[in-house]
Amino acid sequence: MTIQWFPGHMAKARRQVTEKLKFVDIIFELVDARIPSSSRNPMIDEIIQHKPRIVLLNKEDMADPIRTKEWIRYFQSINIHTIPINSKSGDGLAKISKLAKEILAEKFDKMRAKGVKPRAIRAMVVGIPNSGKSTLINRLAKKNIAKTGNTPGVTKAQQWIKVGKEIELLDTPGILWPKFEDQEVGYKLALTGAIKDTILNLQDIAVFALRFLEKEYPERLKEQYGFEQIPEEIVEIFDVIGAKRGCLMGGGIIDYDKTAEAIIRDIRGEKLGKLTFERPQVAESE
Ligand SMILES: Nc1nc2c(ncn2[C@@H]2O[C@H](COP(=O)(O)OP(=O)(O)OP(=O)(O)O)[C@@H](O)[C@H]2O)c(=O)[nH]1
Repeated sequence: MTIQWFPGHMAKARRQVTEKLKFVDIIFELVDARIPSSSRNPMIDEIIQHKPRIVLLNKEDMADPIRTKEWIRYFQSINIHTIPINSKSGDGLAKISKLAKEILAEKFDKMRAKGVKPRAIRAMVVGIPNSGKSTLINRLAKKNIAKTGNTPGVTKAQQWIKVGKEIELLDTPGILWPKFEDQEVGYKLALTGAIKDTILNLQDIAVFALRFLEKEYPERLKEQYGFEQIPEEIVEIFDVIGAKRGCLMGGGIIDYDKTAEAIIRDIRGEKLGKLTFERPQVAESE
């Protein structure tokens, strides 16, 4: 499902997250490890206020490990806790409870000191569409989806999922809108599947992708499409790839739309390896 983010929808999404905020101790902010800046909601700090949070760099299995390390260092430098995870395989997920406990130790100690009955840490997942929220929640819940039902003292029914003994997770994630900063952000969101590519021109997305690969991963581009030298003209790059992939119209003419689609499919299908589309410097200068 692709959500059209009109101002009314944004306001509603924000309201839904804000309403649930008061029920939780900590936020798990899910971002795509391939675009850790572009996949963050632009108003997230304002929305979650001072609620503790952990940024989860999801789909780390598809991201460039060197860049992931850079991103972790970057988030550390701005005092944001970060864990790279793969929600599909479960890699890294065990670290989440451990870190959440550490972050909330003081709050829970104080509660205990006041004689409040010990309880599990309450958390919720937030993230933009397709960031992997459902996959993460299902994975954390494993098979023992023991919904705890209504929480006493909470007027509105909230469904909680038990994650081990120590965490209770809201069963529905908070969906927030992605950035709409500029076209480049749009291309990155399209390449990672966060927005439908029909919103943007396929050839534009592919041109952006090729220019990016040429700059950041030229060897992989050469290897995947058999270039000895990457041609200077974008149309020549398209011609070679189109011919190689059989993206032709009648009379042997290269079909550029099909070629663009093939390029995008290759990137999404990891044919060009693990890719990260942005570096922390970009985020820092924002
Ligand atoms: N490779 C990989 N794929 C993942 C990972 N997490 C999620 N996915 C895939 O990403 C896609 C989106 O995952 P969902 O869990 O549906 O994302 P969501 O955030 O709930 O999406 P919306 O319902 O649109 O808000 C699915 O195809 C998942 O299989 C991961 O860590 N690694």
